[in-house]
Amino acid sequence: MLDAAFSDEQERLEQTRKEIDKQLSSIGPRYFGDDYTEQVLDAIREEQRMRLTALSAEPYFGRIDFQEPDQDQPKRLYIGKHGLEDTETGDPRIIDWRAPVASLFYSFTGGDQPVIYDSPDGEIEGTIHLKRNLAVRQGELLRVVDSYVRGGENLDVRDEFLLYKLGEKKDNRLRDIVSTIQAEQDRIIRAPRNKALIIQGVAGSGKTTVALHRLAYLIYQYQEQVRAERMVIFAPNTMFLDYISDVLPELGVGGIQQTTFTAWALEQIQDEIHLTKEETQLSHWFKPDRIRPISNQVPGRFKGSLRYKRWLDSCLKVYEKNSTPMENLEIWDGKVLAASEIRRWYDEEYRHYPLAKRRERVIARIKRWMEMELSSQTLTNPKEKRKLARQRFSSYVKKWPEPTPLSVYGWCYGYGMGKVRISESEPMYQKLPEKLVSWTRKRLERGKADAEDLTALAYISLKLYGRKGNMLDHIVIDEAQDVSPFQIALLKQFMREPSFTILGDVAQGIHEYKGIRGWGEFTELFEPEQLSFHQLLQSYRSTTEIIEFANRVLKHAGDEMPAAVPVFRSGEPVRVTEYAAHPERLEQIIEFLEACRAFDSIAVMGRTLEECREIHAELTAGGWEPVLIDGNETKYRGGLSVLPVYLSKGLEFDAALLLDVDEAHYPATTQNAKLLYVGCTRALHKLHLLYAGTPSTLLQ
Ligand SMILES: Nc1ncnc2c1ncn2[C@@H]1O[C@H](COP(=O)(O)OP(=O)(O)OP(=O)(O)O)[C@@H](O)[C@H]1O
Repeated sequence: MLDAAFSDEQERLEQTRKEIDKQLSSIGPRYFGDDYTEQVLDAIREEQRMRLTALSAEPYFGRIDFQEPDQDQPKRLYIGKHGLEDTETGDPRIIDWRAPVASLFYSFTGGDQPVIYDSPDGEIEGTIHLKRNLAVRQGELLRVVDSYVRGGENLDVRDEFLLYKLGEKKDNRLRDIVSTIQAEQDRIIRAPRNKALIIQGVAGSGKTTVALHRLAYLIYQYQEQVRAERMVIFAPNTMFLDYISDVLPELGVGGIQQTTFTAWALEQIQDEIHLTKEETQLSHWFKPDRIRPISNQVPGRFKGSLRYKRWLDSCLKVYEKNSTPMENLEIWDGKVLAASEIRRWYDEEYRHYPLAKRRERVIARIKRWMEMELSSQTLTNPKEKRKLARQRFSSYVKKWPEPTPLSVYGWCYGYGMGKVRISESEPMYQKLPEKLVSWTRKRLERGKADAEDLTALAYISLKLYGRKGNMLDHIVIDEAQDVSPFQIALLKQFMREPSFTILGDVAQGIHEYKGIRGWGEFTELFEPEQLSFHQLLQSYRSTTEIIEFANRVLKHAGDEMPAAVPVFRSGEPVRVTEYAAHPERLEQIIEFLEACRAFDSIAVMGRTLEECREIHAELTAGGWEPVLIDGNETKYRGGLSVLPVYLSKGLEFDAALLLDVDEAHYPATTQNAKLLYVGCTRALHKLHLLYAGTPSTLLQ
């Protein structure tokens, strides 16, 4: 039966590829001349050529046979990465995976009941007769797996194709998952645009992947409302951006901005900022002997809070009230422009401008007034008056210095710019924790700012100069558990209506000194009807053994942590091995690496960067070719990586070895439980842990 299906599909594949060839050959030759219009047309043709060539290698991955009530037989619908119409009949030969009807392929999980999908013309009801997965590589049909046949026995083969895909080795990049998107993931991908979607997803549940597919979907579905160049993906670091950079091009999407919050904020802030090195901050927060719980008063938590934003808003109000000079401008004796008039221009006529622009406009107007007075026909001693007027004007302007983000921020902390206070007895900064004030003042005095000041500085910049760049149509925030409410409040100001995909995992909240503790911290930012919360519990990355092991570690971070549910994919048991002394540790590492020869990506993870540097040197001396990941790289190279466990978040490896999992390196704190959980959940197929002395209680 399946052989018949296979040859039937083979025949269909040949026909489809012939159609693709026909369309390819009708595209016409390339144009290399100077005519601009021809060049644009050539670029469109070239894009078409590339799309059809890719389609020829892998035209589709799925088929559903769907019958609407008024049809006498089901229609075969082939689902692929791009749509294709038959040139002669105009009928769809391949349906784009993002098209409404294609949602049936992902949402249908069996049963004879009628199914419904949302089309632009309303709901369409019908029945599914067949759901089939097809693996085509380089134009060759490799596998045909039916996951549903109407009236058939339908043993549970639903996951067979998924398991086949998950069992594959990974190269060094995140890949698209169009052929195996799961129903719960599909619901997120196709969720309406004008919402703030918060996605709590366990490690390996496909959050990053799903967010990227969602962008491709939004571009397809809302062609009139969204533009790729007005969409932004925020990810934790540049190397991670490189790691995910193939997915969107694979889905045929280009032009979406991909950045880190730091890079974006620095671009927004119209001032020169000397930022503290991130490495210094990381080694401070990830010291193994740090066991004190992190309070809400630490700079990252406090300066990321909405309370801090409110404080800044009140400072900016005071700044606005006090920024114009209190005195009249008298350009020569008796010729006065009253302070109240200047203030009226500032408060009323130019109110709609941001603060620095408002100042610019008012000063320009004062100048115009002065020039007008100077050009009066009845002016006596004009030369003398011109000189005097210009002198007085310039000393007036000096009393109203141009604000910059840093100077205004420093002013909020009580110095510079005339030291204006809310009242003499209460400088504005007294509303803040004392330690935070003295720390920040020290930094600002030296002309430096910390990463946690970037949001405030970008916010002040926005209030001074307005937005830099276009309004945004959609924002994706990956690893959002490490993002602060204030950051999101700032980003919201770049949108007409909230359209966010905010994804993360509180169980992986290892940057607790700056991130959130629960998603509730974001809910205040949105109206209830703007919010939509989703949870992904199934983990697709690791084997059942690895996930069960990691879940046991996670228990130490508290019972409320969402644990992962494995897709049933069994592998080898997780190994925890003791070693006696340092030379023996290297032997164990090498033994592990020898056993991983068949894998493409392997991670050796230490607890601190210093230790990783040592291991990296030892392995290099031994003839291995490890890559040290220290947080400064812009490219992810794959192969054998040596990295501190805190830099592994978001990445994945065929095999992972965690070093020094002892009580000294991982004392039993919730923070370490999360850290170890992150490390363990990076492995797809193989996970080993090494320790000397007393194993960490977190392994119990
Ligand atoms: N439906 C799916 N079909 C096939 N593979 C999938 C599917 N969903 C996720 N994966 C795979 O699972 C792995 C994890 O995906 P991804 O990195 O997007 O997860 P994540 O939730 O962002 O993980 P983490 O929070 O641990 O960084 C990837 O290799 C991805 O290709």
